[in-house]
Amino acid sequence: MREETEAFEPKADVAEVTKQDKTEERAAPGRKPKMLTRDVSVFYGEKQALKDVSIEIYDDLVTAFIGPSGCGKSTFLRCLNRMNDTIPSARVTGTIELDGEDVNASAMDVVQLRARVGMVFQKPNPFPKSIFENVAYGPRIHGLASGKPELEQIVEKSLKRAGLWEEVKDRLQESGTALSGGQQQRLCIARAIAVDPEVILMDEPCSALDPIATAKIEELIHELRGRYAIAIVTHNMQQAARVSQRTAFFHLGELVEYGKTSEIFTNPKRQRTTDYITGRYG
Ligand SMILES: Nc1ncnc2c1ncn2[C@@H]1O[C@H](COP(=O)(O)OP(=O)(O)OP(=O)(O)O)[C@@H](O)[C@H]1O
Repeated sequence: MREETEAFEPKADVAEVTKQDKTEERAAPGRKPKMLTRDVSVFYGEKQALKDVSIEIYDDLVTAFIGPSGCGKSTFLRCLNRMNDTIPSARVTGTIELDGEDVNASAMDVVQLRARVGMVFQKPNPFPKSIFENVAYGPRIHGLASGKPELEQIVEKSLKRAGLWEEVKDRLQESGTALSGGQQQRLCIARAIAVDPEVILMDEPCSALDPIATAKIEELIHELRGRYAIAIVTHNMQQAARVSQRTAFFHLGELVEYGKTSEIFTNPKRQRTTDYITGRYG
């Protein structure tokens, strides 16, 4: 049954979300999702952390996952490229598809999957290697470059796309860990881009960054949209409103509501969504 919603004052900027409506028209109705999940549940040992989540993620669109702490956003994000495989107690059920392929099939090459569905974490985690090596590592192990000149081109292109090239082009041999937090996060985005992904997953990519570095990452997300399907977990509703065209609201392991960001923030259909976006909890 549809829940009634009360009048509310959304915390996010309505002008921002209605602006998003115009950019969202590129997603033609009826086309195939890049990724889809059906009835995905996740258990950590006996404890169920996610319940029957069904969702679609499209090319050209940024999908934001929002909800209070512990509701399962990161758990769900990690299902999309099988990062939960690395947690021994985690068990995933249901269907997850990438371009119609079963992500959890035993024939799926997980290393290949994680190149196609790249991930950027909350805390920037560059390798303790040079800036160049951080970006070159993936293309090298995936055999994407036939020689050094091609590898150099990939590194340059990836750093340019990540908006970092101008800041680092003269010091590519310096350590990636010597960069500022915001630069390190853009380096991690360049590293994901370098292996030519189709989907980029971002788990609270700005939560360790200051407002200026955050604004740069948000700008970058705008620029990357159109090349990659992007899914982002964020605690910040203003950020979800600014960067996404689709929003999924999770609560207590359930996907409560999923739809256009503009509708979720201005006309939510479920009371629980209303309560969250008006700041009544979370
Ligand atoms: N490795 C793990 N082992 C056991 N339980 C876990 C593990 N990771 C997450 N959980 C539990 O699963 C539930 C969902 O956690 P998850 O981190 O996905 O939520 P979240 O919405 O991303 O939270 P936050 O916003 O605080 O990061 C929580 O109850 C959490 O304690």
